[in-house]
Amino acid sequence: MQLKDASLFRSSAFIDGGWVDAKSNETLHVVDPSTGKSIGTVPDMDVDDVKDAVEAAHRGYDVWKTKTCQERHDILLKWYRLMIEHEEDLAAIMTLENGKAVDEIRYGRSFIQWFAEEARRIYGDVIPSPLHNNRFLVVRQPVGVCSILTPWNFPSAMITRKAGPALAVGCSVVIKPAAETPFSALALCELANRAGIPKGVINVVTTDKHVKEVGYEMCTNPIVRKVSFTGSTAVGKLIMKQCASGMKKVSLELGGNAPFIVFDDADVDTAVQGLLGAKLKGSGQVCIAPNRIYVQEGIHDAFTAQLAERMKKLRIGSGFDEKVTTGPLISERAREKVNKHVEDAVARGARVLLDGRKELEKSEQKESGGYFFHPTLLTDLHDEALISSEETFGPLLAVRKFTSEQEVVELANRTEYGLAAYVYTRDVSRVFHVSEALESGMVGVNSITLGIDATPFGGVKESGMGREGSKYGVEDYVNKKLISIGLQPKQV
Ligand SMILES: NC(=O)c1ccc[n+]([C@@H]2O[C@H](COP(=O)([O-])OP(=O)(O)OC[C@H]3O[C@@H](n4cnc5c(N)ncnc54)[C@H](O)[C@@H]3O)[C@@H](O)[C@H]2O)c1
Ligand SMILES: O=CCCC(=O)O
Repeated sequence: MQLKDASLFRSSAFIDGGWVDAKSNETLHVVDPSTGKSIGTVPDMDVDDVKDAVEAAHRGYDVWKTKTCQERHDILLKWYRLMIEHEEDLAAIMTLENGKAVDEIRYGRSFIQWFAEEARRIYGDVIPSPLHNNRFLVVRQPVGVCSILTPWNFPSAMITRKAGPALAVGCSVVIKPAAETPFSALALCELANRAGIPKGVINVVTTDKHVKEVGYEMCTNPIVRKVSFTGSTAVGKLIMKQCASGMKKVSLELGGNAPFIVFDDADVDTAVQGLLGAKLKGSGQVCIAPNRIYVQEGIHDAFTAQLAERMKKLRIGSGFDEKVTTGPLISERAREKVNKHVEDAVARGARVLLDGRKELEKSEQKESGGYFFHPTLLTDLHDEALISSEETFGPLLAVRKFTSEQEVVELANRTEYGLAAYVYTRDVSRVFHVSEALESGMVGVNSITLGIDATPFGGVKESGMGREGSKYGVEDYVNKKLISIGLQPKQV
């Protein structure tokens, strides 16, 4: 890979404004998922390194919180502009470590632009006083040092969607990216540094072997006041438990098991297109990817036939190839999980309309060493199949026929998750009845556009808590402080 600006590819962690190695000198290898080969190393840090990062963030906070909102706005906007200027390099780094292409770079930086603007709108309140001799003000202040733990499926956007609001309101951050995708985080740091974000305000620690201890420190260090995590529900529950001892503020954006519901009156073309768009983004490794596809009996056969035809035209390969629609999965473990879901569904009676495993055998990806899984289409999904209860995180589409609105709402809600849901129908009353009845934080109606800078992203039930993006996105990074002012009685 040839970058225009080679200094964006950093192999050290970033603490207190400087590039550092692990105190132990340990490193971890990062792998290109489309070849399975190492692309470089970063420090494999431990608790001692994290303590340094948290202390640096504490010092950085003291500087950053005293900047005016205009100063924070200007610096964040400069960071955003640098992300535009270096789009190609940032995309190349991400494709190398994650397999996907430029879209996420644009998505990621949109949050920095959005929260740069929000920085100037952290309003308080003046409460109409019910008392003669008191006045009441509410001001919103930064919570302090924030720990940010992000996954590999969005190496850039999960950082900017958390660090954006944190920095906008005056917090400082310690970021721990996933061990699979640290280079994107480090490249963002290099640009943050160039934008003039003061030292200590953004810190990145990289780790793999010590993730449990590092995660524990990031949740329990007394200096840290807030923890934001995106990843699996299992780890999210652990984070919440660890944060409880220090009463930290917590935001959790966890797993999903999104239902995709297509009623008989839907526009089949639009629904098929929406399904493929939502399901194949990031090769299916997205928390809002449809996992259970419910199609009403009247259009079931036409829908699945059209879906199969469209899926045959998909192109699988490296994200560096512009014609590719579906890149590799992140790891062999991820591929095994998708395979397990196929085998389990088939054992429970699912019919295979398109067999990705056979396609892989015939393809050039077979010998690539990469973690490719060719899109697979199943019908007759059983309600007890693993796909019905666990998120697959891969390009596996499994359809189940349904009869009535009541039946499908009950099926859709039969999960502990509640992140996203999709409904395709042209009946206005049904739009409201169904979207109000679905137990999820977000519902797409004839649309798959859920997460953009302006909209609140987040779940209910075991999909987490808090909202990212939008005007609500700063709420988790501020405390509301009451200032009660006593007045002397009026002189007459
Ligand atoms: N909601 C999402 O966007 C999302 C992201 C990644 C994975 N997942 C789900 O999780 C499944 C497993 O993937 P995974 O193993 O990469 O998920 P994971 O939850 O283990 O990893 C996500 C992040 O959490 C970190 N992490 C892991 N253990 C930790 C700990 N004890 N303390 C602090 N941080 C810790 C990882 O380093 C990574 O950065 C996927 O198949 C998918 O279903 C969801
Ligand atoms: O997978 C988690 C985030 C998904 C998104 O922002 O669209």
